[in-house]
Amino acid sequence: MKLAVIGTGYVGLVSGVCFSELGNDVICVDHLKEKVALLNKGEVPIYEPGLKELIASNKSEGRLQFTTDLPEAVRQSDIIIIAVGTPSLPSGKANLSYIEQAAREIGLAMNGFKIIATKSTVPVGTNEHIQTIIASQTAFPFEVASVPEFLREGTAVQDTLHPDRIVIGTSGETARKYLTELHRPLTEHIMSTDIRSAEMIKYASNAFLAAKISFINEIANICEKVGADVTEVAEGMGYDHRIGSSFLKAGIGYGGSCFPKDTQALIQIAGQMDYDFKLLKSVVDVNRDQRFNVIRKLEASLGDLAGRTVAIWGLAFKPETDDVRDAPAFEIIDALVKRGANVKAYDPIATANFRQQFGESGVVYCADAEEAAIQADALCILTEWKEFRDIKPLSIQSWLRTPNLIDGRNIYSEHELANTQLIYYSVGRPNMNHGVKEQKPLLSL
Ligand SMILES: NC(=O)c1ccc[n+]([C@@H]2O[C@H](COP(=O)([O-])OP(=O)(O)OC[C@H]3O[C@@H](n4cnc5c(N)ncnc54)[C@H](O)[C@@H]3O)[C@@H](O)[C@H]2O)c1
Ligand SMILES: O=c1ccn([C@@H]2O[C@H](COP(=O)(O)OP(=O)(O)O[C@H]3O[C@H](CO)[C@@H](O)[C@H](O)[C@H]3O)[C@@H](O)[C@H]2O)c(=O)[nH]1
Repeated sequence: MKLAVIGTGYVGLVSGVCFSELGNDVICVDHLKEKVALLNKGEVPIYEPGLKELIASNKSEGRLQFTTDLPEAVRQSDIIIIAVGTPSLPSGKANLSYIEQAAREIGLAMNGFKIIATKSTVPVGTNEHIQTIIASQTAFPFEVASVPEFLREGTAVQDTLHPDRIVIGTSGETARKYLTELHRPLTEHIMSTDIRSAEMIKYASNAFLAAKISFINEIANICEKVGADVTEVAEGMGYDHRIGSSFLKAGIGYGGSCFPKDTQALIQIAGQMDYDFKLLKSVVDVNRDQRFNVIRKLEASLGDLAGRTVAIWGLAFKPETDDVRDAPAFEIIDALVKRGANVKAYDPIATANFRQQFGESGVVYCADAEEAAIQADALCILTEWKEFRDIKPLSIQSWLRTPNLIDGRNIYSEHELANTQLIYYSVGRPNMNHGVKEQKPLLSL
């Protein structure tokens, strides 16, 4: 099939490349000239495992092109996939200006029947809005569909080639037939539904996963008070198939370009219909507060943070990505700087992106994990990169000036800490003090 993909971000680029891998002719379009120039040179503007190799092989097979010329890409294609950003407005509502602009440009470029499928995450009703915009620009026939994307950053290629399901929401029979055929090689779980339900499936899925994370984080906070271990609790819960074991990792709260924005957008969507989504509002509140537990633990350990040196390992919102959108590191480092601490930060991949947004004020960016930790009064682990897991706690102890370790991602086990002198705080697990697990006094019942 001949496809145009509008937007070469995490979703558009990965989807476009994977569709070309399946044998389709794909033209990826972006309005950012520098991005397209980079891609045409064989470079990849984002870090995503496996992507660079797939781009190179599909380009050399002649199935994959990059351009800024949206009209020409539309004219040459039968299916147009919209994958532009839908970031949050200050109100929390989704900013649909990129979607609307893309729809207008598609409408103007039409030269025959087209299928227009939206992979961007958009509020319920948006695809009908897209239909109206395109119809206002062209007399050529077309059908629209909502095909929400469920890939995760860091495993985007793998997720796209092996999705749990594909959801196709449309009222157009031709769109349903061709989009089913396009996705058929990826999975047998192709769900066909109406447009509004497809749009809602995406928000409901992200909101549910966010709720699981906030739930386990609250359980972790209670575990800390009663002397239980949240990793044991999550394992015990996860064996129940009705609950499942995924998304029960307690930590410093969710970040990234999706959960924070999509939970806010769903609250707004509900609110516009006079529905107060109380549960989701609490999920968001719990998440916002969870990251400050790192600061509370630092203060419990060091007292006043003014003049103290705090090392930070991990700036990306999760491992295996250079994306720092809504990363908990922003608020944590900002709170440290405001308290007068000197911050030394390191991330294996995301430092440049973080530095560009946060700036230099109060933060020294380090070239490796050791440089950040050396002579610091405490180390905080904010992202569970494998590189950090591979570092022995005894090395950390030898680098720090005072042996305070705040592990925001529970990467070390009690066993690994047993022979150290570290004062170790994690999330929802007993603190360790010089290799000894802190015991809670008998609970009064
Ligand atoms: N990032 C993810 O993991 C993920 C996963 C699933 C769904 N989504 C959703 O997919 C959408 C895209 O997300 P992303 O992370 O890929 O965004 P992104 O910001 O990384 O990329 C969007 C790209 O679209 C380009 N663009 C915007 N308007 C354009 C236009 N009119 N013509 C051509 N190019 C245009 C931008 O220049 C940018 O390169 C969002 O709605 C997001 O919520 C994202
Ligand atoms: O048990 C867990 C799982 C995740 N997280 C955090 O949750 C955030 C999001 O993680 P993840 O879902 O792995 O990454 P994303 O790339 O943001 O992917 C989510 O958002 C995408 C955009 O909508 C969806 O397509 C995906 O299905 C959905 O998982 C990160 O900060 C993680 O640290 C936890 O704290 N505990």
